[in-house]
Amino acid sequence: MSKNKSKVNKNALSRFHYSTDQVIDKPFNWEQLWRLLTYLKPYSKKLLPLSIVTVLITTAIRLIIPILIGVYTLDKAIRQKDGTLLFTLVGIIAGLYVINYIANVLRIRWMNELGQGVIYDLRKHLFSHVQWLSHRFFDQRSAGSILVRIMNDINSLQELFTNGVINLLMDIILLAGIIVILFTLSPELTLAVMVILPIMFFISTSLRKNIRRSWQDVRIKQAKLNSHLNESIQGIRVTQSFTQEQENMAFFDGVNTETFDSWKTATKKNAMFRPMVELTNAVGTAVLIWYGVHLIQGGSLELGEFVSFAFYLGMFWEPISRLGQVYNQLLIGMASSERIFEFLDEQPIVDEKHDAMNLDDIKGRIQFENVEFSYDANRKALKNIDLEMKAGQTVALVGHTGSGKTTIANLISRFYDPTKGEVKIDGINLRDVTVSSLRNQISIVLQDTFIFSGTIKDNIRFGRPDASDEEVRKAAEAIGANEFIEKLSGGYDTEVEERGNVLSVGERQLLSFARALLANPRIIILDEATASIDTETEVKIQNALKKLLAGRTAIIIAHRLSTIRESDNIFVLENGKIKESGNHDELMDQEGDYYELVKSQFKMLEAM
Ligand SMILES: Nc1ncnc2c1ncn2[C@@H]1O[C@H](COP(=O)(O)OP(=O)(O)OP(=O)(O)O)[C@@H](O)[C@H]1O
Repeated sequence: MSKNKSKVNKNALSRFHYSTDQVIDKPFNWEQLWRLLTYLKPYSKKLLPLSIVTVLITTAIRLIIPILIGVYTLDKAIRQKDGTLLFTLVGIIAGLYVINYIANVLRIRWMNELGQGVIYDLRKHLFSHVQWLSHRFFDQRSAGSILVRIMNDINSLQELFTNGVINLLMDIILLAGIIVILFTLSPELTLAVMVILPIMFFISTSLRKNIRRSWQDVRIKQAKLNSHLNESIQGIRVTQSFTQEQENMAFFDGVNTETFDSWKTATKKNAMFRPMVELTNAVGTAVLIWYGVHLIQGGSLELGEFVSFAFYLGMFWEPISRLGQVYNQLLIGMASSERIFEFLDEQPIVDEKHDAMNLDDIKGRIQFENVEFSYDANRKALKNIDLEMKAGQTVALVGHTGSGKTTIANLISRFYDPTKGEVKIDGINLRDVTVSSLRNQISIVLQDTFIFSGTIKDNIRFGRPDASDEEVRKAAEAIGANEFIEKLSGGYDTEVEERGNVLSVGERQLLSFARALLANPRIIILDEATASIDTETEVKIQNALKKLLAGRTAIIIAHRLSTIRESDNIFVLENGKIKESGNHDELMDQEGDYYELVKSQFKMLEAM
């Protein structure tokens, strides 16, 4: 460990705002536990009963063996010098140990299968649910915080389902069995050794709680470290370009030190646990020997009974300790499941009507009728929008940053529903159609093309996974992307990493056009790239664009004058309102907002 950990400037951490949503110790919630246990249902026919049966077998054997050794072997067979009984007892004990061994192997295997199965189902359920949630859900959370719930929170339930639930049954039976047997063997000795109960109680409540909290703190710090690591690696290019590596290292060191310190505290407390348990056992054993011998001498206890008693007393701590552990797991599980259920209870805000119809074979006419929209209660992103985009037209949306261009595109794809008014395609209100049939008609090409891990080929057929290799190649050829693809070492089979960092901006654009063309939508929404690219690629992209847009309704959030000029219609937006509309020449003649915008924003008037 580095020696300068303590020297790290705590202020270095101030930039890094990690919003922890991990809560230490949630009150026990039966309803939530019940909901969690419903995930055991698919296993209620086979794995669950099988696990329970093996648990019962192993528990019963563990309870029987000390009696067989003490009371029967010592007090009966040996004292009465009964060789046959001794032989039979040894055989029975050996047989029971073999059965116990087999049952234990099966118990561990089945319980693990059960636990892993539940975790698999839960993670699948959560991921598939989150996938369908609306944009608003993702607007409000970082990818990291969603990741933490799908991975960490579900992982923390793993122990509970793998061991906790079934061990609970085993420990309750074991504890009850031990207490009953101890009292049967010698009520006086049982009462005497119970002096250790208050110490046991202290260890399994206060000390455990303290230790649990320390480990929860470690987990929170680790989540913070993960989150920082994620941000650091994602933003490494920016960090390097601003030469902020030292600062970043200081952040990292700070978070790392916090994690290390919390871990040190937790292990220190943890280290107290075992010795405390051993001390309790020592006290128990001392009482047992002192009082047990006294009882034997008085003739009220047999030696064999005493030996059995000692066995059971040795076993007594185990279920208590494990019950404490299960309780811990339950509390940790409560906090995690609350966060998991919060996501599962989240409903898509774009709701489908039960009688929603499919939008098939559309022409592509888009209308906004008196549309108003707010992302949040405070501000309106769109106000009284009335517009029409004719089928097959190319429409440019222009306006200053934040004027509402992307919002219009978001409403056409129904990522959000308007707060007021209606958005229609071919005269049909989008609220009346199924979301999937609508989105099947639309392709969206964003500025920042997302390239998924996989091959170039897979990326092109992302919207139409059933497309053949030939169709993929034709789409790429039509767009003019085949030239650069064929130059890649593996051609169409080249593996591209997530986000396609190995491809240039222009190449990524061409790839996204090919992807959109292959999907063959009636409507294209395009957020034109603002990044400047070389003239040759620019020409290629403009040609590709013509191919892509031909015969479709296209809505372009336009950043290039060349695109705007070629559009059939232009809507000029300002503060969520349409200020002007018409084609380029008409709008230039008006010498209004568009004229000013072109003059100021595009600074290319002289090129016209
Ligand atoms: N997810 C969101 N949650 C809350 N407010 C948002 C969200 N997205 C956009 N806004 C706000 O809505 C307004 C319109 O944003 P919009 O993205 O439509 O603008 P834009 O014209 O596309 O801008 P740009 O050209 O910079 O992309 C802005 O004030 C923006 O801050």
